[in-house]
Amino acid sequence: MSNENHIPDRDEGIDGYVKIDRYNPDLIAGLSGNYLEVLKQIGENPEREGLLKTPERVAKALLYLTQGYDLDAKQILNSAMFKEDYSQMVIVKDIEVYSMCEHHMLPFFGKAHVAYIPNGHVVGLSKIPRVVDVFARRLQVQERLTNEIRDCIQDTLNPWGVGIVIECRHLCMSMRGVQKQNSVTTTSAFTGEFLKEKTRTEFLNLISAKLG
Ligand SMILES: Nc1nc2c(ncn2[C@@H]2O[C@H](COP(=O)(O)OP(=O)(O)OP(=O)(O)O)[C@@H](O)[C@H]2O)c(=O)[nH]1
Ligand SMILES: [Zn+2]
Repeated sequence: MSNENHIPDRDEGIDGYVKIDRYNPDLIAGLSGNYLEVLKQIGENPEREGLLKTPERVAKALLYLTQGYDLDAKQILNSAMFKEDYSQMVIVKDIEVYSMCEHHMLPFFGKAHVAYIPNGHVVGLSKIPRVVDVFARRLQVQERLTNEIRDCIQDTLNPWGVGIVIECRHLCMSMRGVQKQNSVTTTSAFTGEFLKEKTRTEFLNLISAKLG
């Protein structure tokens, strides 16, 4: 297949889960046409060599970055839930987050820390970062992203509680606008046992601890 006509296949998305329809040629052609106009309107010459394929590249990139709309986070969790008699806190920390703010469509990125206390079932560990990606790969605000991850895990796994902390830098606050280069936004969301100070403190201590 020539590179020019290459349409990303499912393995180029959140691996194994992206519906191929997201990259259908009509959609890519429509978006590319719009980006061609954008190039003209910002004062560029879309015919110069370096920009010839840019509208299509941007179209594919945007579809990639918003692939979460096509994915079902609850289905992902349900696909790997196992009965297990373990009722201590499970934490997956330092999960990379890449999302886009819904106000400026500029990236915000950082880390998510996700914990739950199992109530008869555990979930395959990899499914937790996948759930983070499903909600991050959409236009978002950090607060809603945090709550959506919490609610999905609580509703699907029915654990004794869920704790989420997300720390991100927003490019709309650094490369434009208020232009603050070092500010980091922290959001959190809790259910059940994590609403109790003792559990929440244990979680916060464990995510601040360094390995080794
Ligand atoms: N609460 C919240 N606000 C966000 C997030 N991402 C971006 N924003 C803010 O959304 C707000 C939009 O404000 P507006 O005044 O409508 O937009 P603006 O004129 O571009 O604002 P400035 O960024 O201050 O220049 C800004 O304050 C952004 O910092 C987010 O994840 N959560
Ligand atoms: Zn923004």
